[in-house]
Amino acid sequence: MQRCARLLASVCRLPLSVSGSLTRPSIRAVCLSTTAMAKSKYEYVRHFELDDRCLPNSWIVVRIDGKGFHRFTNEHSFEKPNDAPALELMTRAARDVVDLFRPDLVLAYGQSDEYSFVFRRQTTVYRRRASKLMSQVVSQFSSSYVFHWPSVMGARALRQPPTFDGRVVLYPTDRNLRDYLSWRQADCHINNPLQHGLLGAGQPRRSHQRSGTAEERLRHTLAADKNEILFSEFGINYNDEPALYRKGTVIVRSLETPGEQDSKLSSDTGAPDGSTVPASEGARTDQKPVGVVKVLNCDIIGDEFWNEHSSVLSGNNKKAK
Ligand SMILES: Nc1nc2c(ncn2[C@@H]2O[C@H](COP(=O)(O)OP(=O)(O)OP(=O)(O)O)[C@@H](O)[C@H]2O)c(=O)[nH]1
Ligand SMILES: [Mg+2]
Ligand SMILES: [Mg+2]
Repeated sequence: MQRCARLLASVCRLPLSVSGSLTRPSIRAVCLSTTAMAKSKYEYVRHFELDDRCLPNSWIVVRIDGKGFHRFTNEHSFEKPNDAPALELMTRAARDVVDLFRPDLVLAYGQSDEYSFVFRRQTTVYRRRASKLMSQVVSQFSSSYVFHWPSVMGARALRQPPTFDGRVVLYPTDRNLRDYLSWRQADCHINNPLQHGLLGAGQPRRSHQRSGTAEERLRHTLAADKNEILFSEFGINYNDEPALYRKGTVIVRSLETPGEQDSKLSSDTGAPDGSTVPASEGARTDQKPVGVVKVLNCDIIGDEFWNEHSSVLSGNNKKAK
């Protein structure tokens, strides 16, 4: 009997009493695991669930993008090329996502029908499981987009359910993360003049230049040249456009105390609100460090933003590595 107890104890890694018999808690543990085994005929299928945890010590970015928004925006008569309330609606939905994941979600950047959400490098939320993170972000964003629609879009009725796709991308260094965000902001900067040109939003200086020729040229030129063509041929001074359209929207959770620089950045908003709002305002009531959530329409390609919000990057470092 004792030999049997010793064997069981060694297989199940359970402690034995001084006399060499199984202790009461050990017996309970054996009983429980036997019961579990008895009902686990089908449990092997759990092993089909693959581990999709994101690599440790890397930035996790979840990007969502509207599905078929070219059609969706037409069907809902969005103003072209930029619809201010619609952009505000995107940001309202993004704010809910940022709030849901506080304090792990440190920054979000959005333009057009997309938003990128940056989780802090060391986050352990959902044990870093990519599918959990992505599905929760997409789900919260989509339902918030619909939830806030009536209050932001006014009389415009929502005629079909909007959907968003999502992807998870990991960036190993601060420099990679900054380059990713620069890429998205450059995309905003490049697409806007193009949209203006394609739509003929301005009045052409000479009628024949409204033809496809200028549009075709815009398609194949760099941002600076696009601006020149827009100005000389369409009469649009791109720099007069609101920062919201030129820069997109940054939502940043900042631990820095608001100072002179913050108001300087905030003033470059032209934003739906250009606001500085306590993060604790949202639906969640749990006690986590709040910081301050700021909504800005500023440049995130240069160093100024990153110097002013140095707590966003790992180790409070000022320079991206
Ligand atoms: N009129 C208008 N259209 C917008 C606005 N923001 C985004 N869009 C539209 O949304 C589209 C977004 O581009 P994509 O995401 O590449 O295209 P998509 O049609 O959503 O297609 P998939 O993302 O591949 O499903 C733009 O081409 C515009 O047509 C806006 O403020 N006003
Ligand atoms: Mg899209
Ligand atoms: Mg898009």
